[in-house]
Amino acid sequence: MKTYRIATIPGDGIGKEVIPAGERILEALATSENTFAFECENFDWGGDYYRRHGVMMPTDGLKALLDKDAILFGSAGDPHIPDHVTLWGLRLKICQGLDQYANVRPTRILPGIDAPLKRCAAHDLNWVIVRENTEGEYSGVGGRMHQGHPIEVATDLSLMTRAGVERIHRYAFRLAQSRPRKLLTVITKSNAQRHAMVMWDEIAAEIAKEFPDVKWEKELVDAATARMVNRPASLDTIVATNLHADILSDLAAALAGSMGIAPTGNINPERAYPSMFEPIHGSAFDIMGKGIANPVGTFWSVVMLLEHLGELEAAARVMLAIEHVTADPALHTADLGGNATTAMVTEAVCAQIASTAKQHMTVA
Ligand SMILES: NC(=O)c1ccc[n+]([C@@H]2O[C@H](COP(=O)([O-])OP(=O)(O)OC[C@H]3O[C@@H](n4cnc5c(N)ncnc54)[C@H](O)[C@@H]3O)[C@@H](O)[C@H]2O)c1
Ligand SMILES: O=C(O)[C@H](O)[C@@H](O)C(=O)O
Ligand SMILES: [K+]
Ligand SMILES: [Mn+2]
Repeated sequence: MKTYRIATIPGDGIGKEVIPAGERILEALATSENTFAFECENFDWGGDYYRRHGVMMPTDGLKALLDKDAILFGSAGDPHIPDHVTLWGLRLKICQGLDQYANVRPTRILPGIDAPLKRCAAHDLNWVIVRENTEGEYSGVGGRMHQGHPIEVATDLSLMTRAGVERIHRYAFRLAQSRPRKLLTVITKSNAQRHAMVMWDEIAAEIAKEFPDVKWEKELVDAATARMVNRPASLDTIVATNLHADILSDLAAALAGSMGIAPTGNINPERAYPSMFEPIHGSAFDIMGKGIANPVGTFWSVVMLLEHLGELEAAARVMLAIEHVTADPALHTADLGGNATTAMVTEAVCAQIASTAKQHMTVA
């Protein structure tokens, strides 16, 4: 029997609530499948670790992740520690350190979800946003000087490499090609940013030649926000820089019903390093500790993790279990207008996984 080695890193805030819920899904699945098992190792990195050790994770902590088959991550962000310290000290250290350059963010309106756009039917919104995940606005290049003086100055440089842009465009074109509509929208801001974003556009046009069956177009990021709201069905696969895609994917999640539902994979496509799966949301300071966080974003991330491991049938079964549960308004958490708790949703999805396993065995 195959045993997958999974690192779990709950991190901070509601990460500590949704990641144990995600582990419950893995356990329920392994129990019902009997063809594979998971060996989870938990890492207590994050704000509490920072208070004890002065760093979010050990300096050489990446080494402990190298032999894992995948990583399940919660959130970096603590109300008492500056956001740039928590994000850079944990999530970005892992994504950049393990060269997880393709951040893949699917969005759909799941059954039973009352999404906010009145003219948008569920089938009109089915997107995958590909976010460049290692450079651009998140290069960390810049600095501050004359701090506290009237002449204080600060810079954040957005740095793009040809290699980095080529690989993310190639990944996005390949993903678009694998989807039925074979349609890619390249998000840009090359009207205002006249160096790196112009190179971004030029490289998209070059890579497009490798994919003659993919229809592609450019869209300025500001116009893209309006198009997501007004003409959602005109979009399919979208590729954008680190910051543009970060912002567009929160909008996408909200348009599909909630920040609590959206999943992501931080992928190293060459598999030289393990990939990391997480809900796109953060620590949610306003609801942490209350047991009401929506765990669906984490569960959908577990589906992406299973797909990455090649367990496609198990992935599809977990997704069906999630959709069975979202279809029931009595199992909606507060972000969806309901009263359900994280635990109720988790137990319902686990029960559904167990019951489909029985059907599965009866049919076989
Ligand atoms: N990947 C990450 O680690 C990550 C992602 C985003 C934000 N952050 C960090 O998290 C902290 C808080 O950031 P923020 O407030 O901008 O974003 P957030 O995603 O934590 O919260 C935004 C809003 O969405 C709601 N929400 C988010 N997830 C939810 C869920 N699962 N169920 C129900 N409601 C949910 C929150 O209650 C809040 O009202 C900051 O420190 C930020 O840097 C980390
Ligand atoms: O990149 C960011 O801003 C954070 O990682 C977070 O907002 C995310 O989307 O993962
Ligand atoms: K997260
Ligand atoms: Mn974000």
